[in-house]
Amino acid sequence: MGRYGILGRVLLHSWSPPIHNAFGCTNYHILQREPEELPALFADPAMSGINVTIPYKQTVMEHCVYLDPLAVEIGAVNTMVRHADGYHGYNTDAYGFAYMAKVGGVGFDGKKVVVLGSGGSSLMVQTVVKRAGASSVIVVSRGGVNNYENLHLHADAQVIVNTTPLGMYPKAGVSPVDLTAFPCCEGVLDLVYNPQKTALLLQAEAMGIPHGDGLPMLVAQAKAADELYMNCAIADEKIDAVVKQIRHQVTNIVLVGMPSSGKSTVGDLLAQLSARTAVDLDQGVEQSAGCTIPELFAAQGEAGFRAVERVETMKAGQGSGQVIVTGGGVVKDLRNHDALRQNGRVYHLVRDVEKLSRDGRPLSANADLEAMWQERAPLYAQASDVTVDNNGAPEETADMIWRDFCEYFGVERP
Ligand SMILES: Nc1ncnc2c1ncn2[C@@H]1O[C@H](COP(=O)(O)OP(=O)(O)OP(=O)(O)O)[C@@H](O)[C@H]1O
Ligand SMILES: O=C(O)C1=C[C@@H](O)[C@@H](O)[C@H](O)C1
Ligand SMILES: [Mg+2]
Repeated sequence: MGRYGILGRVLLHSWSPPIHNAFGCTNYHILQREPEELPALFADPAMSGINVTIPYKQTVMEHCVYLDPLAVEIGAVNTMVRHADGYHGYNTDAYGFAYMAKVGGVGFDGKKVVVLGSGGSSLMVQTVVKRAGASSVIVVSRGGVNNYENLHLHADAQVIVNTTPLGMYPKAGVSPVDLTAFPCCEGVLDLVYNPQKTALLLQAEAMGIPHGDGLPMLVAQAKAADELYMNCAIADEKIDAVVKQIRHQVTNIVLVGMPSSGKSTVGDLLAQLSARTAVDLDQGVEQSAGCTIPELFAAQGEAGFRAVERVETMKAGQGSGQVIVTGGGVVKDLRNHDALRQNGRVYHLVRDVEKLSRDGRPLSANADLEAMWQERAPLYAQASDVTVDNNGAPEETADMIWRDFCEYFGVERP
């Protein structure tokens, strides 16, 4: 097999190599290059094909001897295939975006579409959306005629597409727009894929609006590139399988529950089962505060503790592929629910109240644990995707969670 790769200037974040490997393109590498290094790369006879990302999608067009009409219309190339006469340039992002919209259940025909952002991916989205029959396409940008100060002019938008990096790791939790300002909105698409649920998509989910994240686009554009590289057809079903495989790898397993319900115990067992790292938010709080949790409570009260806990929750919540063990009261701050769900499947551990220990737990020490359970049970239910009984052996609980997690993503238990 020839040599392939993803070309960009800063590529620490790229998930492309494992995705292309999954489609059978196994000799696939990260090609991080400065602009002056590009001619040598294009002259390298070992290379058979190159994917291109920021900031080179326009630059590479002049290095192609043939440009596909769609790439010309969009004004960007993300896939270069080497032929006898030189590189041929294509744009498979458009296919990827159309696929993402389809699986998100969002259509454009006859719709008023607002596209947030005016960069390269915005041009691609505009092309796809117009070709799909949008009745009007409004581009919103900070310095444009349509901007974030006069969004009310487009309150009748039916579809909103975010092409800006707002909400992306490591600055997750912020949203470019508030969806309550768009009462006609019936579809929201966010090109960001890390975290999988940006603040914008979490709001769409809460409002019951059909929505989709950028991971299916990333995987679909890679599939279309591999079809060109390997000159073969790959079934669309394979895209969904690869998306699930990646979601399984990167989604956090999050444990919530009453103090002493077994989160740390089951979390450690799960970390072993799944070969993941367990991140304990209480330990994070102690490290960041430089004292134990009882000391922090004594010095700053519950509010002081919750403030540090909130920061730790935001930090861990946007990480990937971890087991996250929370403190019992994390669900009391409703903002933490989104922070844990943006990249996580959340499990609520339930253990009979009379079995809960109070040792070393400042809020449990003198508390009526039954009353605490009554107060918090609805919050745990609201924050979690699955409830798990932890009255049996903790090994069984860990096993149940790992089984559910693998089944949910349709992946065979590794
Ligand atoms: N399924 C179980 N069977 C028997 N004992 C258990 C089980 N799960 C947890 N325990 C025991 O209960 C106690 C509390 O467990 P653990 O410290 O894991 O709870 P936690 O939810 O992490 O508590 P906290 O909220 O205070 O961090 C420990 O002594 C642990 O060994
Ligand atoms: O981050 C990545 O690996 C990529 C992102 C998009 O620009 C794609 O167009 C490119 O092929 C790969
Ligand atoms: Mg614990």
